[in-house]
Amino acid sequence: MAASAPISKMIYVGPFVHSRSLTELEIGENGAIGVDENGIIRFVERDFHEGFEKLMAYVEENKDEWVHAKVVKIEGNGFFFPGFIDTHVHAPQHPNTGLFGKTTLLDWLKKYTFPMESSFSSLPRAHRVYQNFVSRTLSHGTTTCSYFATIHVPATNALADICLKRGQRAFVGRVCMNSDLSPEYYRDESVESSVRDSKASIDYIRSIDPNGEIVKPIVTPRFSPSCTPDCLSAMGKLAQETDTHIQTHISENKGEIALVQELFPSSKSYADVYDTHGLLTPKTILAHAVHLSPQERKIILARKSKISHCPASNTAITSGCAPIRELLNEGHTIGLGTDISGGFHPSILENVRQAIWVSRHLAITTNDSAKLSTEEALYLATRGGAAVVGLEEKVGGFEVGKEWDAQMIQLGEVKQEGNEDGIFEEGPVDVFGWESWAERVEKWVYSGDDRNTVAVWVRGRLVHNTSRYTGAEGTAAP
Ligand SMILES: O=c1[nH]c(=O)c2nc[nH]c2[nH]1
Ligand SMILES: [Zn+2]
Repeated sequence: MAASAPISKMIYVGPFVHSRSLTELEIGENGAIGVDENGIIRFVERDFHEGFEKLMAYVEENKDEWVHAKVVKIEGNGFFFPGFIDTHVHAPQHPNTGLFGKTTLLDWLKKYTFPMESSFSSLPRAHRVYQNFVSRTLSHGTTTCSYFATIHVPATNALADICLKRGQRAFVGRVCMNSDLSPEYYRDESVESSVRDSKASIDYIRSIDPNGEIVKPIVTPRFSPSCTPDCLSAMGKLAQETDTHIQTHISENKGEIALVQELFPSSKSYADVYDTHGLLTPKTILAHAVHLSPQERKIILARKSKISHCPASNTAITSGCAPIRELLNEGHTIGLGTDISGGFHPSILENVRQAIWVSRHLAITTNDSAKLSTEEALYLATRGGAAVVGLEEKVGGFEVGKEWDAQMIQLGEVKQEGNEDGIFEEGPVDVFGWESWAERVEKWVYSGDDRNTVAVWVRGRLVHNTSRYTGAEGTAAP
């Protein structure tokens, strides 16, 4: 489905949930959020205990220009939630999702990843996979992605085209890799061709969305071992000259860290490799950050670079448990990444769960303070992610002036009382309906999936919906 343009003022009526802070969710049980024709939130009302009719009367009385707004009302047991932000994902690895066997990073790259990515020299193949993947991530409520593509310029540009057309906010990066870590059939020929091709993709993406409202380019040196030192420096320079974001991997796996030491013997650390090549900036997204030393954490913090936590991937390819509590305590800016296909699931909700599990495994071997709460993991999935990609003023929560990047979540309902034995005799019976709102959110986190995500908006445009979405019901006043 192509994204439909915002056509009129909209009022989203019903409960909404978003992060107030790292540790606290705000639950507006009787909400009403007004979104203008440009997809900007213009009012947030929290407390219409007296119900929909009173809300409409209020709109008529106080918000003249909203009288003819269309109204989307949550029916039954549901809520609006900010769109998820996937701060690290490899779209061309989608066909490999679930394939990792017992590999770890370096053999996983050789066995599964390079062969798959190299096939994106075929543009029709890229189109097919990328269309499918953008649909898939949207259906899981992901409104912003930071995508690694491949080394191929036409396929990378196609991914940007698809995101723009479908209305998914995206950073799209042509992958740069010129070292002989990569097979000859899948690497850049030279530093010059790395720069030329990366620049071609940056220019193309800027030509299709000059203000970067939906899609933006991102400089993407794959990771230190994939690039020669002069190539890393050239990427740092390119990012500076073109004022773009940068994304790469850091300190994911112990074998990888040993390889970096071998390849860059004069560098003090993995983080130092990036720092000395101009790649640690406030616009840099570093994926994984599992095994950083205290000194590396200090440099990353000093450079204001950001961290993408990829918990499912770190477990699947047995990289380790990133110490997120410690990184948060130190003041790092952190979001979540699915890291398809190191990670096995395109859903950020699944990675919310995985982030919580990983933190509990750490707690088992360290202490209880390592545990992340549901509130904290949801913060990383929304406001944290927004800060990682530099969009914290625009998305991640529901405030006046922010853009309407949101998902409508529908839970099941208890439709009727059971008989005296507690047996429900007819009609749909589900696990939701009797709990407090905080409990409903907890249960969604642990048992929800894309079937609960019935509609998704980006900048006020409806970009995904299922048959459970009843759509705009009508105007606020006839
Ligand atoms: O999880 C990962 N996925 C990748 O594709 C990759 N490339 C380098 N390092 C990587 N880590
Ligand atoms: Zn990755």
